[in-house]
Amino acid sequence: MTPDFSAEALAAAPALAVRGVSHSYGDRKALDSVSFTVPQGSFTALLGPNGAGKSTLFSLVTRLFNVRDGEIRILGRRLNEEPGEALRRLGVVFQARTLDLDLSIRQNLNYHAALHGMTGTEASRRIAEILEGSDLMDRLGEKARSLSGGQLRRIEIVRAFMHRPRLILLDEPTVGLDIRSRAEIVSEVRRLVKEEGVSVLWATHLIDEIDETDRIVVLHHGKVLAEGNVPDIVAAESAGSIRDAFTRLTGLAKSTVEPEMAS
Ligand SMILES: Nc1ncnc2c1ncn2[C@@H]1O[C@H](COP(=O)(O)OP(=O)(O)OP(=O)(O)O)[C@@H](O)[C@H]1O
Repeated sequence: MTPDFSAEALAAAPALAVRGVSHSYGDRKALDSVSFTVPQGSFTALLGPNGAGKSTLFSLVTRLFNVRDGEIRILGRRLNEEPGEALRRLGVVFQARTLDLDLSIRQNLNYHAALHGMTGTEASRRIAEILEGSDLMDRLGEKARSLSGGQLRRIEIVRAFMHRPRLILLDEPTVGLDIRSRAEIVSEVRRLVKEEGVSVLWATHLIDEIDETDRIVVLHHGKVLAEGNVPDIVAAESAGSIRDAFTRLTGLAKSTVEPEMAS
């Protein structure tokens, strides 16, 4: 069938469509014919233990790696054929910290905005819009180095939202943070999803970051074991909770998806 690239079809396309994607490191298969979708306006959690293949998948969606097997589309745009159009609509928070610690917070944000063609005035307006009412609004002139780990992460999230992308990927954004910072970050991203109608793919190995209203994709050993709304997956596994459903699907102990006890 000829693909439909009309304006209507593109407007109705999922935020992210991954179809039959595989990836190997030498002989090690990290992703094995992975398919799933992130519907527009959804908060979709990519739930998988360490080594499941989450970061590999993010490297493919962001084009750090070439997609050799299968197809990825962002808002209907094929990543391999129209990389510019696809990536323009994408914002990313990688697992590793990527702010320049010797620049001020504002400089970090303005630099990213300029790369996306925004003027200084547009950038300032957008920062104020995202950080309205936040304690970080008063700290924009400070060097990034003066912020705590949780605050740095929040600024990276602001940066990912700056150019109004339609899809945002976050790769285990709360790793290493204390419980309070983790909760702040999850709720901040959920608020932005609601207010801006943006779609989010949130990679995590922590079950307590999943909400009843989320869609989830369970990834284990490079394969998608389940995809859907939380209540549907719980029911399909005849489980009492999403924790139980995850244990049944993966055969792993519950402790693999519990947060480490940071203060
Ligand atoms: N550069 C690499 N070379 C060889 N093997 C790799 C490389 N990167 C990842 N792998 C392997 O690919 C598999 C998937 O790893 P990946 O980092 O994508 O998983 P993950 O779900 O993101 O886990 P984590 O949360 O630990 O990063 C693992 O078996 C991992 O050891």
